Amino acid sequence: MSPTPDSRRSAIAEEQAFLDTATALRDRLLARLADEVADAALDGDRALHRVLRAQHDELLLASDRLVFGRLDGLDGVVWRIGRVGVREDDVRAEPLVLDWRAPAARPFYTATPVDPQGQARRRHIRTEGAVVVGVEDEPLDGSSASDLVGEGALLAALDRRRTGRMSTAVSTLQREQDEVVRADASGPLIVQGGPGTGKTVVALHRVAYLLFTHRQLAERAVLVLGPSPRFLDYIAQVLPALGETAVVSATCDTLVPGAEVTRAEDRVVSEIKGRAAWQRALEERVAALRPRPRDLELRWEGERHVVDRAVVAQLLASVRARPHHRARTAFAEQLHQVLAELIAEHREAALAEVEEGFEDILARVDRGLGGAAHDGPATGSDVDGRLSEEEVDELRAAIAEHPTIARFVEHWWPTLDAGEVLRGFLADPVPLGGFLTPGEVALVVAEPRGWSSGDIPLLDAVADLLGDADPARGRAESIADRARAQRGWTYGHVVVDEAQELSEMQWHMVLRRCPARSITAVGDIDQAEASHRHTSWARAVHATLGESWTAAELTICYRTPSEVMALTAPVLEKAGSRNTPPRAVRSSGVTPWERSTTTADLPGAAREAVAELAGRRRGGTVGVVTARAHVAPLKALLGNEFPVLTATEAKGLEWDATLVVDPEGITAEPRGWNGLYVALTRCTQELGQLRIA
Ligand SMILES: Nc1ncnc2c1ncn2[C@@H]1O[C@H](COP(=O)(O)OP(=O)(O)OP(=O)(O)O)[C@@H](O)[C@H]1O
Repeated sequence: MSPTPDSRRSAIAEEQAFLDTATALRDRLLARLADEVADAALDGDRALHRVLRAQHDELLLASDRLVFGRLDGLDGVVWRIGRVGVREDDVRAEPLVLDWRAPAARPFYTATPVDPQGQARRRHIRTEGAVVVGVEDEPLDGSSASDLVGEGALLAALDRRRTGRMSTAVSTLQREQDEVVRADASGPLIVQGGPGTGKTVVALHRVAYLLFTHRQLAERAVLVLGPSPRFLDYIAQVLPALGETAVVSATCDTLVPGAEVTRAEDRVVSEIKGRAAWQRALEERVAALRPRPRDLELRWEGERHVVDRAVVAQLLASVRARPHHRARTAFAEQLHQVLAELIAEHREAALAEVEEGFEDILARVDRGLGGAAHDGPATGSDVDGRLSEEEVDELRAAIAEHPTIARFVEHWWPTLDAGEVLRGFLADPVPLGGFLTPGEVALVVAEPRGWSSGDIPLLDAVADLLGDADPARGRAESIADRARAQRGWTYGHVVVDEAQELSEMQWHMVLRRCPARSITAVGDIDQAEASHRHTSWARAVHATLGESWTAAELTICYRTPSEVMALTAPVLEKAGSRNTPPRAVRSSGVTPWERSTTTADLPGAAREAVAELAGRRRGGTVGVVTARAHVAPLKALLGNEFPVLTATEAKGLEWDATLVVDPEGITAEPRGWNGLYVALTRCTQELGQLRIA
């Protein structure tokens, strides 16, 4: 039974009254926090200042959707749900507004008539700023037939014009999405979902959920890996809008501070460089760069001391498991001790000799005195030549600080540069031949200077095997800045978007950053365009994760309208997939269209088609996706107003309308059918295709 206008009006009035109360409390809390932030700054208490500032900023951001939902329990208990929790000063008091991530808020996303989870009704509250503009009630007693949560609110959100930036979906997350958002984070979770199923939405809301639920994660920060800078820009405002700042976003290309991709790379070479076999080969290479045991001859105060080869071998073995530079530091520390003991031994021996000589003299003096007893203060036999433990320790400290000894160690076990080590390896056919065919070796060796995308994971592997020679001490203000600056930083959690594109060596790079393997990877194996040939997740991660990961799936497409999704099944089949495209949740009422043109007429036809789309989507966004060869000319033609991208570059992005230019040209590219699948599924309203006859 639909609500009467009167009941709707009174529901809106009720929610408005509540929102006013919540807003007033929020404003009071904000004012108080602002004072406390200022006091903490005056007191110079940086830790407290940081905590209070974060609380203040989170509350400040929550002006939008301060309250967006309501749960009415069967027991009469009512909860309002919002972007952040809002409660009176007394922390023991029940919150006025529940944070969407709190366990008690979960039924808002997951309760169904079959499993009402103790709830009688769910209400979606639509607001514009501080004004309630609508409510939508879902009884959980079985009288509602929709399998969507808050269908009206969801469809309204999906129909909104796209701004070119992703927005949050806290108020309309769907059941299968919520399950992924709140899934256990103790091991790798791989989420498969077709285009527009909300993988990115889920991944980002999961970050916010995990940071809220496991507060200690903020101390290690969360890494979000995306496919391109453009994509990172597209999602940039979601996490700050959810109040999260302990997050570093990057692409695999930008993960190694100081290393920059300066050249493109052939697909064949990129596939070769992505293979897991490099890891072992690089380990062997770096291990071979360790010094070999030999007698070490050192000088201390003009004396020569030799540390025996067998002792050196023992010391080397004891540090074997550590990265190259850290092993050297540990070796040097032990060497200082061994040397101190050696010097002490030499001194004892020398003193013993002096003592003997002294006794000899005394004996002669005694004889000269006619045998009179010598009872002077110190005879030679009273002098103890042994150095005390403290003296040996002082000696060791002096050795450790002495530049000559440091120079000796540096000379024998030099500091290595990861780039130089890798360059040497890539130019050396002998070790490469151990795991590549002669043809592959020739291709790798012939590569020009400069780093390509495929080199970055190799560089990262070498840098990791070497370890930091001089680990950077964090001086940066925020955890995220510190994490960003340190290659070897280990994150509390890593999220990988478009994970199907990762090579095995890139997966290694991810694992290195989260040895605890708290990883969420979202992607669509059917959109994979990378040069590796994985067609299933099991194969894609076999070499790196083995069998130890959990799978989840998203099955409903929220972006692309049903009219467009209907075109994609044959494309997917041609791409070699056995999957069916996801089910579209909505229709736009616009039939996709296509036109033909000639190469000569392409500029005019493209300009005209884009203008038409822009005209129909007034105020909305239009994107052009095309084969690589057309990108530069179309960019020159269309200027900055409309993005012109290859299918690879368009991954993860969306517009109200998409013009796909030369779909056949896209399919002719490597993995082209996958590329066309990506291109066709970027629009939220209208799709046009321009074929070249
Ligand atoms: N629960 C939701 N509420 C509101 N909007 C949603 C929801 N889920 C997804 N969307 C919207 O649907 C669109 C597609 O979502 P998203 O980009 O996360 O999908 P995706 O699976 O990552 O797609 P692709 O694989 O094509 O990159 C976005 O506009 C997103 O905001």
